[in-house]
Amino acid sequence: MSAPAPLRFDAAVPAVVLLDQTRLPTAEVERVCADVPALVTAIQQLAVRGAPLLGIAGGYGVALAAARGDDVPAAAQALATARPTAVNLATGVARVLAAWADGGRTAEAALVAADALAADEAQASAGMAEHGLTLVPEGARILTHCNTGALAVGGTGSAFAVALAAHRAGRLAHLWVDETRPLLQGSRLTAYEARRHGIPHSVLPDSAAAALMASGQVDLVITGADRVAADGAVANKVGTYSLAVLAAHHSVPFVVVAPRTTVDLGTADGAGIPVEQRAAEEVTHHAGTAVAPPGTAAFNPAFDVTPPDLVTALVTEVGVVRPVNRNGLARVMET
Ligand SMILES: CSC[C@@H](O)[C@@H](O)C(=O)COP(=O)(O)O
Repeated sequence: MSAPAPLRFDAAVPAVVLLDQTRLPTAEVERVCADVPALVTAIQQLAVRGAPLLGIAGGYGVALAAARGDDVPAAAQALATARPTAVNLATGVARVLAAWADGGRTAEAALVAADALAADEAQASAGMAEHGLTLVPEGARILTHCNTGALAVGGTGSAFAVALAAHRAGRLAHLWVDETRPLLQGSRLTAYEARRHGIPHSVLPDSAAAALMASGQVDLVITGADRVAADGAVANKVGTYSLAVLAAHHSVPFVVVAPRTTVDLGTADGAGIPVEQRAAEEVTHHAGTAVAPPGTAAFNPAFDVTPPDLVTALVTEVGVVRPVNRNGLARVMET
């Protein structure tokens, strides 16, 4: 059983209606965003998140502004800059804004474009699952990080879609789910999705991945991406780089799964990717309770950047890039 839809546009209100991911897994609660400021806040609080889904949310945000008769370019600007790292947010907003401008500045033109973007991401998810499955050995024990399922991507996800395809093909022995400190997208969201799909899985503290790999219980690491630079450097949820280093040390393939909408040829390399820094409270507090002395400073980047030489392969909806380098990336973007 798949999870409830992560997002829908309700034209009657009008509103973007989210499945509030901050409440999962304990409650499935809808959050109604009836204007763009409410949607921007929801994005910043991670009620809706994950690179491709942020693009879709941003696109529907533009459609919402158009339906309300708001200042659409100003709304688009607020949406595009709500979070900096996932390139899909800005490009999804830009795509729908352009369609609105070219389509006579009508609410309908914006909504049609937002629907098309959502449909394209769902189709890309199916392509990633198909191509990614070719890299999964029989009886695979897969380790993943953060959340890359329908809640983050649309369709059945990116990296998670590959694990799900492997499960459906009878090829997945076990899915290891990093809890993903500090906001626990792995244990709260990936475990929730794995459970609903009947995938055998266990959560582990991020810091246990080294011991797990050393014990020979990981055949493949697969993660998603928030932005892939032109040289193949991958920005993804913080902790991904550690996994890539560990995978190299233990000779385990490290595979990134992302749609082409996450590839940003306009960013030359990993150093050019803006990494979101988030509030210290996400680290110094847990569920509202202090877990560090008052006033303790924190280092809390939401993402890290994995250099391309640590990425065994990049799976996109049109094929697998291997080795991951500028030429391979350029080729897949021309396909
Ligand atoms: C499918 S996006 C890639 C994910 O692995 C991950 O980095 C992600 O979900 C984004 O983080 P988040 O901060 O939850 O928006």
